[in-house]
Amino acid sequence: MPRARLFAKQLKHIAFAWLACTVVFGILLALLFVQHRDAEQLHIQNVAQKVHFELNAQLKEIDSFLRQAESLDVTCPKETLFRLRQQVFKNPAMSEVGIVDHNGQLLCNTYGVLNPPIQTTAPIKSKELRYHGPVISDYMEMSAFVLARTRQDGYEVNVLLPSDWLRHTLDLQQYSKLDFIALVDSQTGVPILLQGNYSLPLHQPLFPIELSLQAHGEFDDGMNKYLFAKPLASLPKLSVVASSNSNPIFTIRSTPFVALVVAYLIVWVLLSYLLYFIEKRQLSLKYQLKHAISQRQLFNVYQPLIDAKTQKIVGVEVLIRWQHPSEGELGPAYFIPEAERSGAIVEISIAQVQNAVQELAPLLALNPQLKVSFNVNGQLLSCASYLAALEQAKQHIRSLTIELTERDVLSQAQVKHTLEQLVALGIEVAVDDFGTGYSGLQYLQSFPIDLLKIDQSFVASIGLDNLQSPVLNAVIEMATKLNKKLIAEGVETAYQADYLLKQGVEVHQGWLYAKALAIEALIVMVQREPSTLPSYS
Ligand SMILES: Nc1nc2c(ncn2[C@@H]2O[C@@H]3COP(=O)(O)O[C@H]4[C@@H](O)[C@H](n5cnc6c(=O)[nH]c(N)nc65)O[C@@H]4COP(=O)(O)O[C@H]3[C@H]2O)c(=O)[nH]1
Repeated sequence: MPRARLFAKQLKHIAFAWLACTVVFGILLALLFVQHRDAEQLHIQNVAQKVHFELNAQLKEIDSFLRQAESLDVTCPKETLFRLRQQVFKNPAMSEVGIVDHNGQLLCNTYGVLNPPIQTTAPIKSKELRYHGPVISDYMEMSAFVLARTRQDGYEVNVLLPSDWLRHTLDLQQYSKLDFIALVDSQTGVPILLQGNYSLPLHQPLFPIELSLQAHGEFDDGMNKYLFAKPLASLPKLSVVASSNSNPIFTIRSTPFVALVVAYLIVWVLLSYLLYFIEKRQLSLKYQLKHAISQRQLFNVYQPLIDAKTQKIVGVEVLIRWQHPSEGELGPAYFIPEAERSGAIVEISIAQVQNAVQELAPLLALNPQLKVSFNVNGQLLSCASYLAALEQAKQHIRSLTIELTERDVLSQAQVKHTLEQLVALGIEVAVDDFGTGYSGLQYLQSFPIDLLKIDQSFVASIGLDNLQSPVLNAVIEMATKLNKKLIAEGVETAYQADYLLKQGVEVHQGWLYAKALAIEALIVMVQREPSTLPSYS
């Protein structure tokens, strides 16, 4: 092959390998990206869930106290004050507990009875747990929020929760890598508790938050971010919101990315080399085959077809072998596919037919009825020079058969016409490996087919209880009905031969009788027959 063509082929392999690798690694990269993005988002959700869980636990405990506060004496005797103080000691999240009457007068708190009471807002009617804030506690001068419940009698018991204390208890500092984590009003989004820089997504209505939600896009600080929000189970008016910058979420870390790029390059190089290697091997097989033809290294072997009743040789199938200079004798499976691909099959097959005519001449002289069968494929049937070689051979071989597979018979429209021409010349058409083609059987009637060669797999099934065993009998029955001749291939045991004979299949081919023989061995066998044939009865 010229250098320029070889180079072009190599470039084609490199380009193909590049394309294949790009597709495969593109998919891998996309999967890696999705997996990384999901993991990062899950991390943010987990942080929010953790804070949600801890806050919820705190609020539940406080709420349980507020529910018990139904029994507190609202005239604020010593016992009531004691219970209020006891609660503050027990739960350090509360810095103050107070009792407010119907008019909004704060009557007493953990510091004592207020005289005169302080005017605050009148309790609302709802009996639900509620919050308000953020407020600045007068006593402690710090930000706080208030949890409250209105009792059955209309009095309110409330608890002051300083924001800083909660922030430390929840250890919000540990989430400083996030953009922010906050406890916000579910209706308005006003933060009650905040760690980080609070910003909200643009063009995405987030509030009111009623269920868990996620959002990503541009935020009001101009950055791209991801956000997760979840209302508190015990107080849905408050929600935990966590947000992080999109960059770490949507950017794959460099280590797996670099590993992927390195793997991509390695696979690209290996694949290019593999393609080059396969091409080279094929080229070399093609070249070797050409050389073999010119050096006449290809030769015929002949496998006898036996009449099982008389034990006489009634014909031969011509098979091909390659006497390879270094590999020894090679079977057709090694080189016929390549010969078909490269077109060398035509030259090989013409030489085969001519050799057979020459080699079989002495046997044909003894027995002019000797059947001689050649393997032919669709490609050969459309080749005038091969058909001419067959026609030529027919003048020497009276009983000439060509074997086609079902696939070959059906693959080309003009096959039928060619077969009819061959039949007109007196050539017999056989279907090889019959029963394995998975095609309908209508062609048996529309094509000029005389003979069916039962595939070895059906013969091998004789005496075995497998799926193919019933098919054999059906094939035999059908051939009889359609008036087709039958040959059984791959007969290896006396039991199989006996069975086939009983079913009316008289012509056998198989190792029980003989393997494919070189012409010299075939002549010896014919001279000795039938006495030397193994007896199987
Ligand atoms: N296990 C077993 N095998 C048996 C027995 N009896 C015969 N055989 C093998 O079965 C194959 C029969 O040939 P095929 O079905 O036409 O199948 C042939 C045919 O399709 C193809 N082939 C062989 N020679 C040629 C040729 O000259 N031209 C073309 N186009 N194809 C050929 O290669 C295939 C294989 O040929 P081979 O290797 O020679 O293998 C031959 C033969 O050696 C047996 O009792 N047991």
